Amino acid sequence: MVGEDGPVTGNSPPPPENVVVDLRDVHKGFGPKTILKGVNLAVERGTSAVVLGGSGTGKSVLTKHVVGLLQPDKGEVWVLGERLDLMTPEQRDRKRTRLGYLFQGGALFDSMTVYENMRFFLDRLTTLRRDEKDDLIMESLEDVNLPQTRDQYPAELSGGQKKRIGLARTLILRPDIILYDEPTTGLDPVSVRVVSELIVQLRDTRGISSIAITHDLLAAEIITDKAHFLHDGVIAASGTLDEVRRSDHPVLQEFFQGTEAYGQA
Ligand SMILES: Nc1ncnc2c1ncn2[C@@H]1O[C@H](COP(=O)(O)OP(=O)(O)OP(=O)(O)O)[C@@H](O)[C@H]1O
Repeated sequence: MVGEDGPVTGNSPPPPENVVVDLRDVHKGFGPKTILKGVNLAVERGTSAVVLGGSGTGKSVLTKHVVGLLQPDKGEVWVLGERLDLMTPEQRDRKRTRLGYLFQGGALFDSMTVYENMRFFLDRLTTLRRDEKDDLIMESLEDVNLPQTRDQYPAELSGGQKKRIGLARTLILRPDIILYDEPTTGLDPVSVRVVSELIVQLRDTRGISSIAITHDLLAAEIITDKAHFLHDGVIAASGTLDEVRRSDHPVLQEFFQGTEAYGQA
């Protein structure tokens, strides 16, 4: 059921008010390959969820459902009280303005300064006045503690700074939820810590809820309120990072033993 003006809820009962993302029995396949086989995952407002799992298990496929980049074959995708999977493309686009997605790599245009990169993004998505855009850009750069980089080019920034600028660009429209796909990949441990602590700071000061995919154990330890381990198309374990780590599921044991040996989650 798609309402013209009212919330898009279909016939199922909505999740409680404090649950901002609720995936219910989500299935997804590509051709003969089934990737998600009934994923259930809920995220509470103002918390950081982390999705763990082996390579190619479907972590990115899962998060792309939350931002409406993929549609489930079966199941329900509740985001901020509405069914994303039942929305028209226009309704979904409107909803997306409340969601931020920090892609792996968080690509910035090399030929543009930090300011121009952010302006480009705002020009495409909003019809704000120039001074309003400038204010938003400066506020977001301050949020990631990098206002001084405004006129620099990406080549002049460190890997960690580039990630933080990517994050500033995601923050600019004041999203309620941010999805992070490998936010610390390729960074040295000091930068991993800085970026991870920034994610926590945004949760605490702005109340931003998030879902992060990470292979990085240090990042997971800093970010995670609730961890979800994806295996064979379903969430095989959920809980605090320690609870998931202590699970006696053999695949989880293998996963964490491997990561402890290599310092990666
Ligand atoms: N649009 C698509 N069309 C066809 N197959 C896809 C598509 N998107 C993802 N897949 C397949 O789905 C599977 C899961 O991919 P996904 O990127 O979600 O894994 P992942 O768990 O995020 O892996 P990694 O940790 O290595 O990034 C892969 O086999 C991938 O090839």
